[in-house]
Amino acid sequence: MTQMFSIENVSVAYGKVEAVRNVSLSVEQGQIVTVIGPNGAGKTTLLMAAIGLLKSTGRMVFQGTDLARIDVEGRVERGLCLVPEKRELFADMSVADNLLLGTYSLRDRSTTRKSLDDVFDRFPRLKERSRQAAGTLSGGERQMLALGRALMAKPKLLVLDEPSLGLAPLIVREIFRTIASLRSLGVSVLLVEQNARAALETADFGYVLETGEIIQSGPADTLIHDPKLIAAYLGGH
Ligand SMILES: Nc1ncnc2c1ncn2[C@@H]1O[C@H](COP(=O)(O)OP(=O)(O)OP(=O)(O)O)[C@@H](O)[C@H]1O
Repeated sequence: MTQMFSIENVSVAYGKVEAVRNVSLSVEQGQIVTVIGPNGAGKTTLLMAAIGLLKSTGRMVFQGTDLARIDVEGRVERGLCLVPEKRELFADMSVADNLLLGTYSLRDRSTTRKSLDDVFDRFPRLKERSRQAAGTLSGGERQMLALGRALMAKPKLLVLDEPSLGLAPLIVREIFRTIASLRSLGVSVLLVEQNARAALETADFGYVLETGEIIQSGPADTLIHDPKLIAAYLGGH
């Protein structure tokens, strides 16, 4: 397998408080990797460091390139993209215009129309609502729009922060099915989730983060049957 992204002994501190300590993980090409853990474990902090929004120590390598001197924009240009939070969409702009904004970082926009059609094929519901203002979409539709917008930039690794947050169970399933379908595009995914069950059902590999440290890792279908994790995170059944 080809390694897409690796985090090696990464620590992140807010002042004197170390929110992430010596974390190592890796994502192979086309793989969905999840980091699960309770509130305050450091999941968001780790993602922010990965995309370059927070300073960290340790090493991060993306497709063979050391990211130490590469800022957020440089990472996006190389294909390391964060899926924006649902609330970061432009509420007054149409669905189509929000999608088109996803290509702003691309140097070559000749394929924009094709990208828009691809996203509409993947999300027929967005196509039906292409002229509708993003602010009037349901929570699930907004999450799809956020995913669609990220796909417009032709990412190689998509980073997702709690895509299930605030969504009803049926919609959560739909969002995760969509995330799973990204494998067919060859896109790798780093997914941070509190909904451990949904995340492990979708992912290939998982890491458990507690108080800033990885305490366990393994294939997702092994973790999902681990009695300790079932008791702690998987609702006991
Ligand atoms: N800007 C900040 N300044 C100081 N401490 C912070 C800051 N942001 C986060 N923290 C602390 O760092 C720790 C990790 O926070 P983080 O948001 O990464 O956790 P999380 O696992 O994403 O939690 P949640 O699932 O609740 O979002 C927490 O103790 C939090 O209070």
